[in-house]
Amino acid sequence: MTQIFVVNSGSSSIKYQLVDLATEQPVLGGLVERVGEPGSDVPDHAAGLRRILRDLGNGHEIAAVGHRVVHGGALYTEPTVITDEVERGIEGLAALAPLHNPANLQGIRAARHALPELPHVAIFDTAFHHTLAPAAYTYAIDRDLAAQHGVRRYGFHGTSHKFVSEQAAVFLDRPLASLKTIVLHLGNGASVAAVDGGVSIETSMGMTPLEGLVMGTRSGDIDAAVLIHLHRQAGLDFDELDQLLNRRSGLLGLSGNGDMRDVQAAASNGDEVAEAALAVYRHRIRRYIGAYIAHLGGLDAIVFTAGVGENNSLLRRRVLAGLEFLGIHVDPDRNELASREARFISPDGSPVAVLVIPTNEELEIARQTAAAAL
Ligand SMILES: Nc1ncnc2c1ncn2[C@@H]1O[C@H](COP(=O)(O)OP(=O)(O)O)[C@@H](O)[C@H]1O
Ligand SMILES: CC(=O)OP(=O)(O)O
Ligand SMILES: [Mg+2]
Repeated sequence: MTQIFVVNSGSSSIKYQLVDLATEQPVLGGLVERVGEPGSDVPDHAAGLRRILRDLGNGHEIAAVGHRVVHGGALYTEPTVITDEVERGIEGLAALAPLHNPANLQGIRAARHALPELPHVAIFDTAFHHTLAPAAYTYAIDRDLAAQHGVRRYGFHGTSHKFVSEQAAVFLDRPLASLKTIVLHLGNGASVAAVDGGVSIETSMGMTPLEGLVMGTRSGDIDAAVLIHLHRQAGLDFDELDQLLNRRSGLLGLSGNGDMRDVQAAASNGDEVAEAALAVYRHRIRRYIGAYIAHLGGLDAIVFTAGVGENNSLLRRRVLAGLEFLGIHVDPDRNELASREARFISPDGSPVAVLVIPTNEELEIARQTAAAAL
C-alpha cells in the first residue's frame, strides 16, 4: 500500500493529505489555518508542518512527499525531485510570488528535515502553462528589461487546470487530444485556462497570481497606470499598493466581504452593493470566455471547478446567460443539483458540454510525485 504525503502550504494555511496510490483516495488529511497570524499558536509554516508530522505519527507507509509550489518561473516546467539546489531555485523565485513561495519553501525544509530518507518532489502551479506561445505570454514592454527581470505571463493553478481538463475528457469519453476546453477555476484565487487538446494555450493569471479574474481579495486585471495615479495622487507607496491589490481588492474591496458565500447571500437578500460586486465578477469571466473561444477557434466544453465554481449554481447560470448563440446552454434543474461528482449542467445534445468537475489538486500532486520519484 503505497502512500504519498501531499503538502499544500498556502499563504496562511497548510493543507495536507496522505493519498493511497492504489485507491487514489486520501487515507487522512487536514488543514492548519491562521499560520503566522496574530494570536495564532502556529508562528510559521515550519512550525505548522512539524505539528502535522507529529500528529501523523508512525505506522504509515509513506513512499514520497509531494509539495505544491506556486511559482516555478521559467526554471521548472516538470515535477522536480527536491535537492538543496532546487530549494535555492525556489527561493530565488520568491520575488515573483512573495505571498506563496516562501511559505512553500518553509514547508519543504521542515518536511525534508523530518523525513530525510524520503524523496520530496515539487509540483509547480506554473508548470502546466509552460506551453503558452510567446504571443500569449509576452507583455508589450521593453524586451530587454522584461527578459532581465523575468517579466512575462507564467500562469497558475496549473495542477487544477490539468486535472480538471483531463477529467473532462474521461467524463465525456472523448480523446483529450480532440477537445477544446475552457476551465474556470473559481476559488479564493481564480483563473481561467484555454486548453486545446490537453495543452494550455492561454490563461488569465500573469507574472504573479494577481492578474485576470476578480478574486476574493485580489483585483485581477487593472490598468497599470492606476498604480502610478494612486502613487502620485493618493500618496500610496509600493507596499501599500501591493496590499491594496492583493489583499484589499476583489470582492472584499467592492463589497466589504471577500468570501463568495457571504457576498452571494447578501446579494440574494437585496444588498445592492453586493449585487454590483457580483456583476463585476461575472462580467470579467464573460470577457475571458469570449476571448478564449477566439483563441481556441471553437469550443467543446466549459468546466466549472473550485469552491465557487463547484458550489455557486446561481453564478454559473448568470455567467453563461445569453451565450446560447454560441451553443452554450444550461439546464436549470441539472445546474441546481448539488453533488460531489463530475456532472453535466448542459442539456443532452447541447453543442457545448457545460460541466461541473470537482478539482483534486492533492490527487494530481500525488500522481505526479509518484511518477517523478518512484
Ligand atoms: N456553497 C458555496 N457557495 C458559494 N461559494 C462557496 C461555497 N463553498 C465555498 N464557496 C466559496 O469558494 C471560495 C473558496 O474556494 P476554494 O477553492 O476552497 O479556495 P482556495 O483553495 O483558493 O482557498 C470562497 O469564496 C467560498 O465562499
Ligand atoms: C496561485 C494562487 O492564486 O493560489 P490560491 O488560489 O491557492 O491562492
Ligand atoms: Mg485553491
